[in-house]
Amino acid sequence: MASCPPVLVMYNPVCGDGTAETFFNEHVFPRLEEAHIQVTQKMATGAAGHAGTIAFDFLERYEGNVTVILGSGDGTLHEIINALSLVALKGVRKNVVSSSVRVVLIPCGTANALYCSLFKPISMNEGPAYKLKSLEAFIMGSDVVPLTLTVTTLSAPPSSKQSCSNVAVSAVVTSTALHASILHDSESLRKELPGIERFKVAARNNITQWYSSHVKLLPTPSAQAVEIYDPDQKTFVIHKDSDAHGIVDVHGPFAYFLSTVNVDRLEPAFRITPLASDIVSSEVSLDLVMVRPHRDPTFVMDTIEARNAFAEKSVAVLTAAYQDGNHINFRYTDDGKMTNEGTGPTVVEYIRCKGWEWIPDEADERAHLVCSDGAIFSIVKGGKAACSAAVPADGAEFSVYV
Ligand SMILES: Nc1ncnc2c1ncn2[C@@H]1O[C@H](COP(=O)(O)OP(=O)(O)OP(=O)(O)O)[C@@H](O)[C@H]1O
Repeated sequence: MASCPPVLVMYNPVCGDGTAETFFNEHVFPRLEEAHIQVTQKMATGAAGHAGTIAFDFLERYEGNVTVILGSGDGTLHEIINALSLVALKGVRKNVVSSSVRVVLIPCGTANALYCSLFKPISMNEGPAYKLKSLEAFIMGSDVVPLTLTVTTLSAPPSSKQSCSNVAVSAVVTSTALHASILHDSESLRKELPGIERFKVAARNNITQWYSSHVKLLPTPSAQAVEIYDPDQKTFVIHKDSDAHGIVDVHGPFAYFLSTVNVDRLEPAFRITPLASDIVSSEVSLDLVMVRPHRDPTFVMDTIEARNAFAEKSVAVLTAAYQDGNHINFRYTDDGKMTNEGTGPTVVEYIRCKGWEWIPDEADERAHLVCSDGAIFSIVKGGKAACSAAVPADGAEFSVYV
């Protein structure tokens, strides 16, 4: 008789509003028992970073495709993916090139971006059945969807003595500018505001900030192009500033700079990259949303007044993202107002490409922050961050039951 594939159950007891354990005891374990699913190991994470160690140890002990039933938000999944992607496994997997990890997601975190994108919520107050959709898919033997990952390398300047670079793998979001600042600041608000409200408070505190950087957008291999969304044609077109290699140079300052893979939203209703699900990409790519205040026809000079005035436009962009992703249709009128009509410059530049390089201005400290699925990194002075979308060719492969 064939042995059962290994199943690891893991939940983060402190994620979201801290109810993962209760949810597992009341809903997940009873359902697994009812379905006669044998659990190989169950663990609660004990600290930040523990999820990666648990998954790593489990893979080194059990052969074959592994299923991880994970009760968490996006951050804990990020830890697992990073722990398995960036280190060579030993034990039973010593000479194994590729290990497949199939994840059953139980959304217990604050934002649950990946889950909400895979299982679109109908109302804001979905009941327990909504949270059990991936588990039901696993029990029914449904399909899995492979995850596209982005690999971001944070490197020091070539002249630096620091030779080692930092690498972060993201399954949801890689960002700089306002979003990275929000995630950086919101962590300290977690105790006080356990829900998504803390992101809004952190957003208000950072909304007037601009970020100085030079960006290179990198073309997808098959189209050999960086694409930009054209709201007139309602499709992606080749970026007009592409050079002979398909690379596009973009200069700041930036108010917003955020890329996603696998998701069209970062919270149940915050559809920041709506085209990820409306116009599905046929190749490995990421969706990138940028807001550059200089595109505003009324922009004259970078002053405190100009930044305060532009903050209202940034708020309008973020608010429209909550209105089914309508921010991507905004254009400027000649007098700098925002409208859904006309032929003025788009407020948001919505890009589809293979990756990007972010080279922050040395003098702009906040422009050095990078967010990878909620984890915050800092680029060293004179360095840069290079982010590229990939489906892992070797090493771990991740997929989710849907
Ligand atoms: N026992 C623990 N004690 C303290 N921190 C923990 C523990 N277990 C995991 N963590 C940390 O909790 C953090 C938050 O988890 P996670 O990101 O999954 O939830 P969230 O932030 O509430 O949701 P989301 O990422 O969807 O917004 C993770 O970064 C992880 O390092």
